Amino acid sequence: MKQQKDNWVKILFSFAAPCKGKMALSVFCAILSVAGGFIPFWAVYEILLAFINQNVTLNGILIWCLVGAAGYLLRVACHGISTILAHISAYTILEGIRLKIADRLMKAPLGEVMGRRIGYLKNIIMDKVEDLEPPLAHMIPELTSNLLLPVAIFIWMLVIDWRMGLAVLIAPVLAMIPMFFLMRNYNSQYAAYMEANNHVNSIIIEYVEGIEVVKAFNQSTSSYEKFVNAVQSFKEFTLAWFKSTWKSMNLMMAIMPTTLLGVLPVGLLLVQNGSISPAELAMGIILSLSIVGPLMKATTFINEAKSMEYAVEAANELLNLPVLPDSGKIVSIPHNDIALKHVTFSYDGSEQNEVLHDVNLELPEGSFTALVGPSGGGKSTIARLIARFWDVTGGNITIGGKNIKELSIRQLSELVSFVTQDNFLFNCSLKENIRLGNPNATDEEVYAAAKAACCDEFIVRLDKGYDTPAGDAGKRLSGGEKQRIAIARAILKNAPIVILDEATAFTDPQNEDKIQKSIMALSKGKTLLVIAHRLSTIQNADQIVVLKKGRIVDCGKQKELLKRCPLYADMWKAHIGAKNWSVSEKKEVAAHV
Ligand SMILES: Nc1ncnc2c1ncn2[C@@H]1O[C@H](COP(=O)(O)OP(=O)(O)OP(=O)(O)O)[C@@H](O)[C@H]1O
Repeated sequence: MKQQKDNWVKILFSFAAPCKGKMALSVFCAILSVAGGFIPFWAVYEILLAFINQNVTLNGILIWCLVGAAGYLLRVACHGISTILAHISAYTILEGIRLKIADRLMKAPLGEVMGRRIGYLKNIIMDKVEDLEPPLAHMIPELTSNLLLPVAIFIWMLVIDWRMGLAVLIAPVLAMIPMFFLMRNYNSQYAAYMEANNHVNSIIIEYVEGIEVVKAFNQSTSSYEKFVNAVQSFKEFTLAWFKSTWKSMNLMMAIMPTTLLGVLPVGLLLVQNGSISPAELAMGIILSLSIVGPLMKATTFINEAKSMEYAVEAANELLNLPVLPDSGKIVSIPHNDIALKHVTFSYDGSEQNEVLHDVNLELPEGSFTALVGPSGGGKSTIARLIARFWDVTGGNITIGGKNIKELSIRQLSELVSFVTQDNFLFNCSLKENIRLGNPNATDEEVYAAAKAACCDEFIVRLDKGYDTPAGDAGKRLSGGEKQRIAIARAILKNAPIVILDEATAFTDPQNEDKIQKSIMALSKGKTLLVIAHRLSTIQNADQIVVLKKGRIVDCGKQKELLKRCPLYADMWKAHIGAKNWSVSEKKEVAAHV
């Protein structure tokens, strides 16, 4: 972390590498613009000189006016070009960072991504990266001119007379004293500000994301209070910081523009003793006044540099996520048997947090395996490890006898269809959502998959049918309907291995039949692994694996398990009890209607 902090400028330069040429040109134009900005001063000086020496002519004045105007135009044009180039570079860099982050999120183990809140990721990818735009787009042209201009003026003043040169420094040097007090705690205060900012952000995101739960559990008052407290304490923090700095800040702002207080008396003395001419004094006064604006602006970049540092570090954190090693090889797979051999796994890599212990399991090609067991036993973990969302900590997983790590991630993802209960629908039409399973599928193939997954009937009822945007449809689709769209997607993908993680979670008795039908369509002739709490949906499995606390307790057909595995028998009794209760309750309700 420390190393990242030290190197944020280096990291920024690495981000900017693709725009090196444009950035260099932008700086060059900014320098030209500064140089052009001096020409009007020079023209004024020459006109003053002519007046003082009493050799002023109309032509002479006109020429110097034209020279001054040309210099001014050069300054404006170069500044414009520099700003345009800086903006193009800034947005190209931002685009590059966002694409790199998206690429890294895709290559990182899923756990690394899912372990971070959506709000946090969005904040970095959109807001923090966007924070880089103003400094990148403005700092290059403006900071260059705002730093270069005072330096050049100082040199010019030294050339007029070294004492005048030093006199112009008096105000900026005095302004450094309150600035020193201002900057003493700046780093720690800024860090505290960012922490307060992140805190209030996370509370706001939590409030908005959890608004359904808040309303359902009547927590609106306490959640709202938490929200209000966070916003208020952020306001209090920023105001307190502002109050602690305003004296030094105002003192600095008051001293900085007083360059004339040094230049005027020194200049007058120098004119008096004949060291400089009155025209040179006049020039010195103009120059010393023109130094003020750029210096004041340069100080505002201190804040921007700090926000840039935080933005670079945040973006860099995501860019440094570990990458799931990808062999990139297409390996010949003789069959689609899956085998887990002595698999151990812990999410954080530590032994004490191991969630799977020495798991051995075989899923022959074309067979139907069900994983059951108490909550937290490791069922989903096994499913995710087969799809290689994470790598096993110990042992190995093979498909067709080949370690899944030997396969390219693309090949593995083509081999495995993974359907979970979180059926995410992208914000495109339902047809395109299904087509995600196979981007080359024709419309007819999409409709056939939808029919097989029993979703055709409810999709055609929607106003725009298959062209209904998922965003609009999503609000009107039940959990079971979204589930069937996900199954249609997987049918279209037609992968030889199918994993269903709680895919029947949204099933009600009316829906169960349809889901079962769609699952049958999906899994015909496939190696099928199903995780289900509803045991009736897996009672015909070729093998039911009972998992408890990360260990396989038993494995067999339903009948065998009912006889010999008390844990399974209890689960079955509980399930049948719940099912009967639900049916009898419905009958009772019907009788009363
Ligand atoms: N992303 C994660 N990071 C850390 N620990 C996790 C993560 N996901 C799951 N776990 C832990 O791993 C263990 C196994 O979880 P898993 O979800 O595999 O169980 P499960 O049998 O599928 O449970 P359920 O039936 O409730 O879905 C649990 O103790 C859980 O807290």
